[in-house]
Parts: sequence; structure tokens; C-alpha cells
Amino acid sequence: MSLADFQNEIYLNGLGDVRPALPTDLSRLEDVARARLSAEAFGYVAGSAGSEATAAANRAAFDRWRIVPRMLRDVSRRDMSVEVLGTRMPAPVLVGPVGVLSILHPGGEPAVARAASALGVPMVLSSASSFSMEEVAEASGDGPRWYQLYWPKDREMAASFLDRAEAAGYTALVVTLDTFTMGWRPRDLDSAYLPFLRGIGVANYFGDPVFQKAVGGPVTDANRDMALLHWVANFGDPSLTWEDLAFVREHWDGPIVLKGIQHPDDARRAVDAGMQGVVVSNHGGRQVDGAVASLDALPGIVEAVGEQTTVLFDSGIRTGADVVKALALGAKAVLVARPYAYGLGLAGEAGVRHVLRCLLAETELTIMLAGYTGPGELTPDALVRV
Ligand SMILES: Cc1cc2nc3c(=O)[nH]c(=O)nc-3n(C[C@H](O)[C@H](O)[C@H](O)COP(=O)(O)O)c2cc1C
Ligand SMILES: O=C(O)C(=O)c1ccccc1
Repeated sequence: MSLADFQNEIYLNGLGDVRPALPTDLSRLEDVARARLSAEAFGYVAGSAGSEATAAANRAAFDRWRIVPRMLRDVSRRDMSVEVLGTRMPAPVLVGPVGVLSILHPGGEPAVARAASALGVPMVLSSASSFSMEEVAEASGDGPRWYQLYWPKDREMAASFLDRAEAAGYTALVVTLDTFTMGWRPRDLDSAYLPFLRGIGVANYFGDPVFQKAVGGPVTDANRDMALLHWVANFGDPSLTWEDLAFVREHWDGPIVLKGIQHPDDARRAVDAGMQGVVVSNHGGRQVDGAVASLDALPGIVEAVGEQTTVLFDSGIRTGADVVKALALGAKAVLVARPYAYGLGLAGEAGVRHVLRCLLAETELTIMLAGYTGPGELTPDALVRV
């Protein structure tokens, strides 16, 4: 079945006056979520750093590029599938790492894993998940899955995370570099809301043998506060340099991708360090307010390393048109993040499925109606800058 058949299904449901429970314009999900989710959880997900200028810039950058449709090119046979770092996927879209998902829905990351797995869409699981990586792996079953590392200060614990992830069947590693400490996030500061301090998003840590050794045994009510403080002190390591990448290289056999790259020179250094890819990302504007829009950083990075390495993209993906623009500017695939988090918060597993099906269907329709038969045909020629 073509991904775009989802559109027919929705139209045909109209025969019985059955309408989708959530909007099919995924850029509207944030408004629906604002109205229906708890203020704290919504603020945590929707919020960004500082004045949120970079979050706004991420979206504005997409609007400066427009697709130029081409006609009469026989697009009857299409193939949206791609292989990225050894992982086959139905379209160039991955479920990006989002931590603490149980603040949105009790089903948390396992619900996301089931929705993604049912469609064959790879999931990148966050280190800061509310369920352990082993539990999420079980929910994902034989679905493709990658693991995102927040590199803790304690090297022995970092190694333990990597061993566990490999044992649980995660096949590629995404090392996030831009969040060794939390950015200045006024929405959360103003509501004094940090999920971790309430014990959410620490499952991988509290269940880890090395972490437990450090806090004197399994985490119970008696040592819980101490364990949370240990988590805070250990979460990230601001002293890391490019030389340290040898450590992850040594402890991970599969492909490694560096997430948070925004400068072509950093992308070159990733290649020099033996990494297999980069995610051009500014963390959705949640870290450095005033930073360059991620889409504006993409072309220069593709020019610098696009031939040598796998360039992925996130920060601002909301619709199929956004996916097409990022691919045309040289990304091999994109990561979707906030939209599926809203889907989860609004309707659990079914909400995530809705978001992924809409995004995949709209991407295929956009590629097809623009005159292309697959993502590999997209080049900057498909766009015009306005
Ligand atoms: C609530 C929330 C939690 C996130 N948690 C993580 C995380 O644990 N690890 C990570 O690498 N990125 C995390 N991110 C960043 C996303 O992976 C992604 O880079 C960002 O959301 C992209 O911006 P967009 O959602 O606006 O498109 C998080 C983002 C949000 C919104
Ligand atoms: O909130 C975030 O953006 C994020 O990346 C994060 C960091 C630590 C724990 C959970 C999420």
C-alpha cells in the first residue's frame, strides 16, 4: 500500500461522516495541545530558550523556501523508502528523541514505539525516557530503533548505557552534543517545572547497575533525593572535547551520528573523528536563543560534508512540505519531534500513529505532485528562495 492511500482512507471515511479525531494539518496540533494538555506539560514541550526567537526562526526559515512543481513526468510508480546507516525505512523520516514522554501520556515511550514500529518508522529513543530502554525495546519488537545518548560525566555509566542499548537491539547511536546542560527556558523557570526533579525521565539511570552502585544500591524512598541530586550532577559533561569521541567510538560497534551540529567546520570534525553522520539540529530552539535557524545551517553543512557522510536534519519539521524542503536542501532524512509528542499527549498511541501517517502521506503526495517519484530525486532545483 502506498503511504498516500491514507488520504483516500480519510476521504472515504467521510462517506460515513467519520472525521479524524485530530487535525490533519500537523502545524495545528500545537494549538489543540495548548487547549487540552496540562499547562506545565504543554509548556515543557512547546517552550524554547529565552525569547524563543530561534524556535520562531526555525519555522520562518522553511517559509523562505518554496517548492516549484514540475508537470507531465509520469509519477505513477513511486518509492519513498530509503536506507540510512543500515536501517531501511518506508520514508526518510525518523521519530526523533524526546525525553520524559510520560508527562504527556501514561503510555509514554512504549506507546510511541508501538506506533512507530507498526509503520516501520525508526524510533530514536532518548536517554531521558520515562521507561527504560529495555522496556521500550520490548514495545518496539522487531521495529527499527536507534539510541540517543546524553553523555553522563561518569564514564563507567556511559559505557553501561551503550552496552545495554546494544544488548536491547538499538542499531545506531545518536550522541546529542548541544544539551550537556539545560538552556534558559523561561516557561519552565516561571512555573518551576522540571520533570526530572519529580523523578520523571530518569528510568535509564535509576535502573542502571553503575548508577545504583554510586548511590549505594537500588533507588528507594530512603535514597531517592540523593539519587536525584546524583542525576543532576551527572547528567551532562561540559568538559567534553572532540578528542573524547574516541571513547564512544570504542564502546559502540554500529554507526554513530552527532546531533546538534550547526557549523560546517564541526561537521568536518565529526567526519575526521570517524563518525558516520550528523544531525543538523538546534534542539528545536530550546538551547541557544538567538542561534541560527537549523534550516539555514543545512546547505553549508551539506556542501562541506554531504559527499562523505550522512546528513540528517531536525528543528521545525511540521508538514510534508517541510520534509521535502529539508531533503531538497540535502538532508538524507529528517527527525520529527514536537508533532508526535503532541499526538501522544492528545490521543496516546493512536495519536502518534495519526501524526506519523499524516506526515508520511503528505510527504509522498508533495513529492509526487511536485513531479518526483522518490526522495532521491530531490535537489535544490526543486526549490526557489523567496
Ligand atoms: C519535550 C522535548 C524533549 C526533548 N528531549 C530530547 C532528548 O531527550 N534528547 C535529544 O537529543 N533531543 C531532545 N529534544 C530535541 C528533539 O530531539 C529535536 O531536536 C527538537 O525537538 C526539534 O525541534 P522541533 O520539535 O521543533 O522540530 C527534545 C525536544 C522536546 C520538545
Ligand atoms: O528537554 C529537552 O530538550 C531535553 O533534551 C531533555 C534533557 C534532559 C532530559 C529530558 C529532556
